[in-house]
Amino acid sequence: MAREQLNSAAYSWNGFAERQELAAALAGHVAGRLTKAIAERGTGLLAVSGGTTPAKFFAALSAMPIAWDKVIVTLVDERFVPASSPRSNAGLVAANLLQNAAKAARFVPLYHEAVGIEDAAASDNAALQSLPWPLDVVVLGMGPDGHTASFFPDADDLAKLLDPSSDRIVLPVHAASAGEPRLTLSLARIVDAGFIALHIEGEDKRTAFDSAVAPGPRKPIRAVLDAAAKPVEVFWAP
Ligand SMILES: O=C(O)[C@H](O)[C@@H](O)[C@H](O)[C@H](O)COP(=O)(O)O
Repeated sequence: MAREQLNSAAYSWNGFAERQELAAALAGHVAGRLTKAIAERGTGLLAVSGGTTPAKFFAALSAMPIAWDKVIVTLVDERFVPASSPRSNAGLVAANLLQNAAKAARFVPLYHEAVGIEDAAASDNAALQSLPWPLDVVVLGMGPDGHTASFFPDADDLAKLLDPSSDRIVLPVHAASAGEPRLTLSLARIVDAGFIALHIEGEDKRTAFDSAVAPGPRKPIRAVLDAAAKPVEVFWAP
């Protein structure tokens, strides 16, 4: 397995020659962390991202033989659309992750009908309090602009989204570049996770990541790297 290991204080780089190799390796790491969490505290709390990258990883993870009935899956972020929408991350997770062995997991969505995104975020924030925080595993994606979760560089109130001391779980996001309004976990909840993976694929994403960790204007993914208590595990394939 072709693998490139680069490290810095804030991240550990795991490079793979093939996307399928990455999917299998990341699924193995996540399954191992969830199993450890279940052994230690009786449950595993996992948050995953949406978008076009995770499908192969979701399929590989869904088949992992772990105690899925003790796993709670939620989302890092969600577009303000119903699960029936092709834009829905809940729909993506239902179709690709909550199948096979992982069908036994409990899924906690972020979207539900509400008057507006602020109301949805407030009721999510209350509803998700009862989850067994902190996250055991969070799997992030990243856009070419260096956004992760729904921390878009042009988001209103970006500082609030990125506040590492926030007590919020879910926050509303308005950002012109996001398409529709979003619901996102706060950075504070993400960086508390026991294992933080960043799953990116393609040369454009590698270039964007290299740019984000170089000196210069701080991009949202850099805020996560800087605030994380442990190195973020970056999984990349061309
Ligand atoms: O709702 C979303 O879109 C994600 O949570 C978002 O943060 C995603 O991870 C990046 O935008 C990368 O998306 P791609 O995988 O489509 O490049």
